[in-house]
Amino acid sequence: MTRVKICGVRSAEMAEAASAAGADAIGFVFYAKSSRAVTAMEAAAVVRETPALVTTVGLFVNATADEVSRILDCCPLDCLQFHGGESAAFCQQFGRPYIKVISMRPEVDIPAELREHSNARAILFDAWRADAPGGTGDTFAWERLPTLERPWILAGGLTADNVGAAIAQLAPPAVDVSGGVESAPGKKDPTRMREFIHAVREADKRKHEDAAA
Ligand SMILES: O=C(O)c1ccccc1N[C@@H]1O[C@H](COP(=O)(O)O)[C@@H](O)[C@H]1O
Repeated sequence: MTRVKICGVRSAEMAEAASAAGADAIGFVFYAKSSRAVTAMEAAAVVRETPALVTTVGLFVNATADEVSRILDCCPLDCLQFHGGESAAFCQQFGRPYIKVISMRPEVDIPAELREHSNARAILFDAWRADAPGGTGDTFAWERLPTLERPWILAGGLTADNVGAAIAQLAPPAVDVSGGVESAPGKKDPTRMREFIHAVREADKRKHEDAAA
């Protein structure tokens, strides 16, 4: 079954709606320039209310080690997602599993990134844009993805309309969505979250049926 992470959760209501829709993980954006940014205290209040089996992920973009540590001091996140140019040594110092993002800029050296982050719990592939580090709603050319024998996550412009094709073509172990389940910047929409996860489950079912045929 394809796992689903809903990123950019800002309130207990959004977390509850994501969990009710069937999300496996929810993400909190600790990047001040984002319309989805939360403070450590805001995220901590949501994490306290999050059902035990939903993984909580903190997203950082080239934060300092002090900033990450201060957030972890008050917010018991399960996992960290590094969406900038962080080194493996930086990502590993917090004693939490981490997801490293590879932004698919034209000249990115994917094998080098994979080697550097060999200890990452998962690698997340996202679209690249010069003026924003992520969460842009842009897709990228999926044929650029490498074949991987380790956990990875597909992100970048996913919606209920294209996630089924992504699963059929690429069979990602997990998908991550933010803008595709919002009604306005920073506002997660319960109906869109349900539609997205329904599309994922339908694609999983088709894959299962095809494999059995
Ligand atoms: O969500 C943000 O605002 C954000 C800001 C900075 C870096 C990453 C961000 N979000 C991540 O971007 C991808 C794709 O988002 P979208 O579905 O295309 O809107 C996803 O991994 C978010 O976690």
